[in-house]
Amino acid sequence: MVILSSVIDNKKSDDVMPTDSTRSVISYRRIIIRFILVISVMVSLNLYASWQGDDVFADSKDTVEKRVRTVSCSDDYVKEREKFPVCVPKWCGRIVMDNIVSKTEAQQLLRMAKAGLGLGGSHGGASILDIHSGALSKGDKFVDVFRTVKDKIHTAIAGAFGISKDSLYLTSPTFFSRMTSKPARTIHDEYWHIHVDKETYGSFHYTSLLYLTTYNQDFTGGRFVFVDKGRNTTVEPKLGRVSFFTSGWENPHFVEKVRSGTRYAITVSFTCDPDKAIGDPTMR
Ligand SMILES: O=C(O)CCC(=O)C(=O)O
Ligand SMILES: [Fe+2]
Repeated sequence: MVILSSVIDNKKSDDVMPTDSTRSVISYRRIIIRFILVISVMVSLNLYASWQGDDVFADSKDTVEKRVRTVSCSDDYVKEREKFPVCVPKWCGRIVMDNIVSKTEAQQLLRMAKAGLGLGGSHGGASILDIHSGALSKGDKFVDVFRTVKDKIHTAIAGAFGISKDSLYLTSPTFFSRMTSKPARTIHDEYWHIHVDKETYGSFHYTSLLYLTTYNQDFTGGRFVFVDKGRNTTVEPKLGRVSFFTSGWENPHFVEKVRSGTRYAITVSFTCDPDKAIGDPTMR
């Protein structure tokens, strides 16, 4: 009886005064609970962001006169501002315009892209054809149509960014692209990686894309995505749509994998550096 009461007494005193080991178990539990809470909040925020989806900057069902999104410029241009003062972007951003290239011009370029890329191209999901390639420059109307379209884009970029057209030059690579859902054979087929054009291509200051096919009509997947903090921004390709942006770290981007159909586009690139300028394609 005495022994039992002393055991009970011991138990009571344990409850009131936690030992070092129970204290460390309690604080360990607290840490785990807090950790689980933090993880749950993070997972919920992520789920909320993915439920909200991307911010669709230009829907393929809409006709966009001119849509502008400003982003703050990366440090990429600081040094170059002295070298090319009238051309390097004073502000950075993205612009989509659906009415500068006519449907007929876009369709003519699409026919040429199909003919040119039909001659060869990769066995994987992505093929490109440089504008100086013999496959494109042989006769027909390619040279004229390309020059007209390039000139319209050149004017639009200079106008939108408030720079002199004479200080901005076409640069390389400027190319037609064809993307499909075929599995990649080489690293060059993997168009879906995030990249920065100024890093990837070196000479670019302004990148423009002319789309020759329409999202959800000619292909699925294959949207253009700007990688932004929090929520990405997408541009849905559409025949004749021109999307252009400053080429630095303020505009990292990728193309979603094409799920079905074939996506055609032209990347038309511009530089401030006269040493990196290329001429228009010529008839051979
Ligand atoms: O075709 C596109 O939408 C983008 C292609 C691209 O990112 C590039 O040519 O650098
Ligand atoms: Fe790019």
